[in-house]
Amino acid sequence: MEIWSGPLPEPDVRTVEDMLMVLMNPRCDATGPLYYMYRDLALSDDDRAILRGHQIRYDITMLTPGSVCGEYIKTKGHHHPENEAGVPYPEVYEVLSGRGHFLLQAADLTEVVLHPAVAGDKVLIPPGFGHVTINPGNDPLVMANIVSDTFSSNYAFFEAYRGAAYYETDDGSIQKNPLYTRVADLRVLEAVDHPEIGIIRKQPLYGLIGDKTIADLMNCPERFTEIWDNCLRD
Ligand SMILES: O=P(O)(O)OC[C@H]1O[C@](O)(CO)[C@@H](O)[C@@H]1O
Repeated sequence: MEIWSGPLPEPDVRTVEDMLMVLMNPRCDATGPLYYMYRDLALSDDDRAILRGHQIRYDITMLTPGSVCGEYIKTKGHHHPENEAGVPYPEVYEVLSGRGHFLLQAADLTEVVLHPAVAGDKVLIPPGFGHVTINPGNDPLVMANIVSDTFSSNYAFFEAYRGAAYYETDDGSIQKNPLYTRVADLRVLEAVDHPEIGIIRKQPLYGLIGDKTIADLMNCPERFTEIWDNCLRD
């Protein structure tokens, strides 16, 4: 992968078959790989020690362009569990190339936000928000993320509700998921910088792996209430 000059492990691959429970059309008869997840990357042994010390992981994911049974290719979608303080772990994404639509939905469904993002943009996933990334473009979407390395993602809600509250179809329209009886309208929000915690367009996410604030943000989100209160404001 051109974007990453370090060692690359074998990716985890999600196929149409893995995604059937979260597709708009559960009887979709397409097959084949949709996206590739290169997890726990480090450019050097020193960087790996830093990542371990900070209890964070750096991943790169490549979503192929196109659609599957009428829906743009997207990630399966998941929630994160709570940390010891009882606050769900957050996450931060960066678009490395291509275009992404990051759909974030509050656990109580009172907020649903779609962040369109292009190369350099960062997207914060606040504690408790389920999230799906959609590739609405004609090119592969390559994105990176930093997240705590202390938990596994939870897919139960998205599997039970057949995906997120809204689907994006390959004519560019948004369709409400009929299994969600009460849910907020979708708000489209620009992805913005958060200079107070070092999350800015011109700073690649990888450059933050040694930053204690980012490690604290990912593992102790209870210390950053102001960030979470403000990050989804219009
Ligand atoms: O787990 P899902 O919903 O398939 O999403 C995959 C994404 O989530 C991550 O596991 C990070 O939370 C990435 O490795 C990957 O981009």
